[in-house]
Parts: sequence; C-alpha cells; structure tokens
Amino acid sequence: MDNEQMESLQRPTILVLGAGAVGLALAGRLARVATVYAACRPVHANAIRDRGLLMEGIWGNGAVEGIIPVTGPDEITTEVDLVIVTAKGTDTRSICEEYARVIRGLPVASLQNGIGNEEIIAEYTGTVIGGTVTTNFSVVAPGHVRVLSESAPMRFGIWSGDGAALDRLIGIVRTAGITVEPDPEIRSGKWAKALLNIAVNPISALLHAPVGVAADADIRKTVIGLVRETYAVAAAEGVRLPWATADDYLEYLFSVQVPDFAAVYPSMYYDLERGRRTEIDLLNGYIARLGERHGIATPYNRCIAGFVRYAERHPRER
Ligand SMILES: NC(=O)C1=CN([C@@H]2O[C@H](COP(=O)(O)OP(=O)(O)OC[C@H]3O[C@@H](n4cnc5c(N)ncnc54)[C@H](OP(=O)(O)O)[C@@H]3O)[C@@H](O)[C@H]2O)C=CC1
Ligand SMILES: CC(C)(CO)C(=O)C(=O)O
Repeated sequence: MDNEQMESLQRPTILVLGAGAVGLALAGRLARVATVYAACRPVHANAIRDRGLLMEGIWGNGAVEGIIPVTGPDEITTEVDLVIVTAKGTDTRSICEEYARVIRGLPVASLQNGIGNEEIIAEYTGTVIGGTVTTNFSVVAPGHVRVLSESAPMRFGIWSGDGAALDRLIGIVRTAGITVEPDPEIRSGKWAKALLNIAVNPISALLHAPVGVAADADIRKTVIGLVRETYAVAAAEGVRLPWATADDYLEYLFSVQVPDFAAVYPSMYYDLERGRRTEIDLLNGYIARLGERHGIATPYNRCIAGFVRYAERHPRER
C-alpha cells in the first residue's frame, strides 16, 4: 500500500448538513484534514464547483479547493464517518428527513444556536453530539464566506450514545486548526450560548444595527430584562448555567461578549434582511413558552419574539 492509499484510509469523511455561513466556513477549514461533503443549496454548489470556496477573515483568506458540494443524498457516493448539522434550527427536521438514510447510525453533531435541535437529531440517529460556536460568520456571495470576531472556543459534548465519536470529532476539528474543547455539560453549554443569542440577536436584527447596540443606554435595560427572565426560566427547568446569577452573566456579556462582537451583525440580522424565517422560536419565543408553562412572567422575551415574528411576516422593501 503506498502513502497516498494509507492517507486516504486515515482521512475521515465528514458531511456538513445545511452549509451556509457557518457550514461553508467549517467545510473550508475541515477540507485541510478530511474529505468534506457540504450539503448546500445549488447556488453555493455551482459557485464552489466553478472556483472553489472563497474564504476571508480570521479563519483564512483565499480559495479552498477539494470540498464536494452536494444538493441531495444521492450525490454522496462514499461512506461518511461523521455528520455536522449547520442548518438553521427551523430546518433541522426537514434536512434530517432528506438525508435520513445517510445519517442513520452515524454520529451527528449540531453546531446550531437555540434549544431543541439535538432532540430532533436524536430521532434520526443514536449518537448525538451537542456543539457551540461563538464566532461570527456571514455569506458574502454564493460560495463566499467571511469569518470575523471569535469570543470562545468551539465546544462539543456528548448528548447521547458513543463517547468515542466525540473524541474523534474534537481531534479532527483541532487538527484543522480550529480552537475547540470538550464540554462535559453540553446541555448547560447550549443554554449558555443561547443566552448570548437571546440577548443580542433579535435586538440587532430589529434595529438593523451591529451587536454593539446592546450596550446603548436606551437598549441596555431591555437586554437586562431578557437575560433575567431567561435565568428564571432556566432555574425552573433545572438548568445550571455557568454563571451563578443573571447579573454575573450580564457582567460577562457587557464586558466581553458585546465588545467582542460590537462591530458585526448576528445571524438573525441576515435572516430578516434576506426575508427568511428566523430562529426566534428556539430562542426568545422558547423562553416565553417555557415561562408560561412554569408560571413565570416573561414580558421582555414575549414582546421581542412578537416583534421578530411581525418582521418575518413584513419583509422590508429593499
Ligand atoms: N452566522 C453566525 O455567525 C453563527 C450562526 N450560528 C448558528 O449556526 C446555524 C447556521 O447559521 P448560518 O450558517 O448563519 O445560517 P445560513 O442560513 O447562512 O446557513 C444555513 C444554510 O442551510 C441551507 N439549507 C437549509 N436546508 C437545506 C437543505 N435541505 N439542503 C441544503 N441546504 C439547506 C440554507 O439554505 P436556505 O437559506 O436557502 O434555506 C442555508 O444556506 C444557526 O443555528 C445559527 O444560529 C452559530 C454561531 C454563529
Ligand atoms: C455569536 C453570534 C452573535 C455571532 O455572530 C451568533 O451566535 C449569531 O450570530 O447567531
């Protein structure tokens, strides 16, 4: 067996499911160490086939060759070792349904924001890995992504099933040059990430302003309300967040996270700009629903979720 054959045996094959801003950038990095199928829309697939994936920003600049874009499960022609879901939470079920026969029995990780994606994925396979990424990604044009600020390592933790898959995934991601660490408390980790998205995504999207708007004197009180309500609901759900109190988290939010992302726009901003559905019902809308179940008032989250739903139904003239 020659070196090339040895290498191809050791080189894992990864399927990125729902490749847009996050998924294409991830595919661009993973292509250094793995064979990568990127399940994406035809507009991205065509651009990548023509001239590779264009990347710019803190994860590297230039064209990445070698990614295999696919627009349906029949285009996947070799065995896949690991799957990473990067579709919006609103598409988790439909994309798992579409690729069900490929992902069945494989370890599947979610790098999505919001609460509830891992539970859906668990209906399609036994080994589920929860993940968080606290980095800013956007689509510049078809097959062209930008990666800007990064505020924390990527984190993965076992949700259900085979722990060996977690070690393998972390090893591959690390070898690709991404800062990554295990998260032994991934359920709490997903809520911790959701706190940031609940606090800043809808406000930034509604006001058409970068994340720094959250620190504005007129806006700050709303952010504080959103976070305090989320803490009350998390406590009622028995979720232990990494910061003991809402005020401890708010200190971290305003001193670290908001400054780190001050100049960039969150994913929900791009959803509203492009007339897409948002993940509001996996974030603020979810907190409002749980609050109702626990008898906890959540006026800030309810109000913001209503504004975002209205904005979804009334796209801006462009
Ligand atoms: N952007 C960011 O900075 C960050 C985002 N996240 C989270 O990561 C997840 C992905 O976000 P992001 O990358 O911004 O979202 P994008 O909308 O840019 O990417 C998701 C992509 O999946 C595509 N898609 C959906 N269904 C299918 C399908 N059946 N087949 C092929 N492609 C499909 C979408 O196409 P279409 O739009 O046409 O439906 C879209 O291109 C979200 O949960 C988000 O909250 C987490 C951290 C940071
Ligand atoms: C961390 C942040 C705010 C980065 O853009 C994000 O998670 C998002 O945009 O949804």
